[in-house]
Amino acid sequence: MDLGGVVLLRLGVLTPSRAYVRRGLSSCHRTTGFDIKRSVQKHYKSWLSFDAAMAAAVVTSCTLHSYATYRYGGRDVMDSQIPFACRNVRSDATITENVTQSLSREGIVVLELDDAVLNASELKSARQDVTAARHLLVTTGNDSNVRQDKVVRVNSTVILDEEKEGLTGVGLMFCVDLLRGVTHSLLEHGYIESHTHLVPRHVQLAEYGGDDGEHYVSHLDACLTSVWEMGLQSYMQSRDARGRVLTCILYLNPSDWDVETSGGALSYQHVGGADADADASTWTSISPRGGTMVIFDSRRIVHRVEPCYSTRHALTCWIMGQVDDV
Ligand SMILES: O=C(O)CCC(=O)C(=O)O
Ligand SMILES: [Fe+2]
Repeated sequence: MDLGGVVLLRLGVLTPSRAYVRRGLSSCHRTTGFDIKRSVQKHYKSWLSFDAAMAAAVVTSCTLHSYATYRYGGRDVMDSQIPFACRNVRSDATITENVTQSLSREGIVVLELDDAVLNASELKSARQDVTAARHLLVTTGNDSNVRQDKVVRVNSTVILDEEKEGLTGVGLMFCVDLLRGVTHSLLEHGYIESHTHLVPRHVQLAEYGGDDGEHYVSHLDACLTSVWEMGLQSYMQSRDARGRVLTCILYLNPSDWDVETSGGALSYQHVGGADADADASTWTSISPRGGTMVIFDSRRIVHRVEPCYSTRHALTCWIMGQVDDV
């Protein structure tokens, strides 16, 4: 729910005014997809009056929102699931104990062609779906000097873009489910770098056009800056990024992607490493070949997308969770 929605709901409780409550509830529905009023009325219709249902809805939504903001800092939490609910056979087959240990030790792990994350026909089918979904891609709200990709949020049944909706194909759905299953597989093998995880229903499909050296400058996926340093407005805007603990990327490019000619490598180093201007040798590069999966600690791995000279597609799932700071 956006800040305006929370304020309206809270004003509604205090006044109480049906207009405030209605606007707050519809804002909540728009931003989280959760229709509180409808679900309260549906379940308690027989004995609750409209006002009582409204009051219950307001209290529930304020509590959920405050909890989500406090606990995970993000809107995505309202539309998430526990890892167990997202378990996936292919994730379980590819995320082994060794993979989990490498991730814990290095903060990043790469699964390539030999690890059989996707076979050739699965990659082909996902790529066809990506082509069909390209008209839904939109530029992000970020500064265009920072990143030049276009994105759309997809889940395993629909592609969402504020205005337009369309069905995804089975190829893309398979990849979404695979990415969403990773957390459960890691936990099964004892991953403990973070805990109390939640898996968003939506993952991001991103396209770097490849015409003009499109890239993404070096950054951390988790936002670790305090409200005092960044100001209230930026803090609220960064809420999705504040709860991130793991980044899981699946590349949907041709399996013979060549970084020499197409660029587009994912380069990374650990937090505290040399900065972006330093010698390139302090950065490690990963080729975004189709079927390659990269999992990394969103709070520890600084990364960037090198300029792209061919169209480049990546599907990314950000897992939310808690970290015990020492
Ligand atoms: O596509 C990639 O390799 C990484 C993209 C990225 O860093 C991001 O979207 O945050
Ligand atoms: Fe990133």
